[in-house]
Amino acid sequence: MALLARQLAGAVVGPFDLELEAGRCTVVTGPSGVGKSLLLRMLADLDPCRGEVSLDGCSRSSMSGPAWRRQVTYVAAEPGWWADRVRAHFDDLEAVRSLLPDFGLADKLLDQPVSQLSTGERQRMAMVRALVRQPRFLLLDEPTSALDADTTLQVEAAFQRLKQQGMGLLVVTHNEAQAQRLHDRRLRMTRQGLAEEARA
Ligand SMILES: Nc1ncnc2c1ncn2[C@@H]1O[C@H](COP(=O)(O)OP(=O)(O)OP(=O)(O)O)[C@@H](O)[C@H]1O
Repeated sequence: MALLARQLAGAVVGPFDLELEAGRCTVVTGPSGVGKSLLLRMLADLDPCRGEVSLDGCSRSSMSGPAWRRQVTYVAAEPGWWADRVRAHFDDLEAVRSLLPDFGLADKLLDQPVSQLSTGERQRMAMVRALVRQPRFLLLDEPTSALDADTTLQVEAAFQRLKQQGMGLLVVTHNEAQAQRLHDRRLRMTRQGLAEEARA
């Protein structure tokens, strides 16, 4: 299973060529403002773009945006919420409860208003929200930017388990130690484009 992007370009970034594989983690680093978030958003069909994107040979243009995003899911560093209560964002509460411990989240948070969650709890709950829909590729934008060191490691362990289950991960991070821990493959984004970085 592979997610392929060819000549993917937006108004201000690209073109990028990229291939993501199932069960592997690709880490993208690069200076602030260079276009990393835009790359993830274009892959998830959230920002207008040109180029070809396909999943296992099936073109993105052959399916609806929501159908595509179910399989290729973007999680923002500062995710949006559309209801007051956490539990209103979930259909299958049993599936959610089974995921919460992996992310160090307590069941009781489901009964709280989103506004009462800490920034780090919201960040982790957004990952759970994405995972209950069982995407094939998860595009994570600075996924632990609001977390302490121990919780960061806990979340990274969850990423490793997801990989073992066959999920493909694309992680954008400014945390060099995290990039070292997580990557199977590393790419660096500059104004000139995306370039492979050798595994250290
Ligand atoms: N929808 C948009 N239309 C036009 N320009 C945009 C849009 N979204 C972001 N930009 C601009 O594109 C550039 C890249 O933004 P992006 O958020 O992808 O950077 P980034 O590499 O993720 O940065 P950071 O590491 O600071 O999060 C920025 O200059 C930003 O202002």
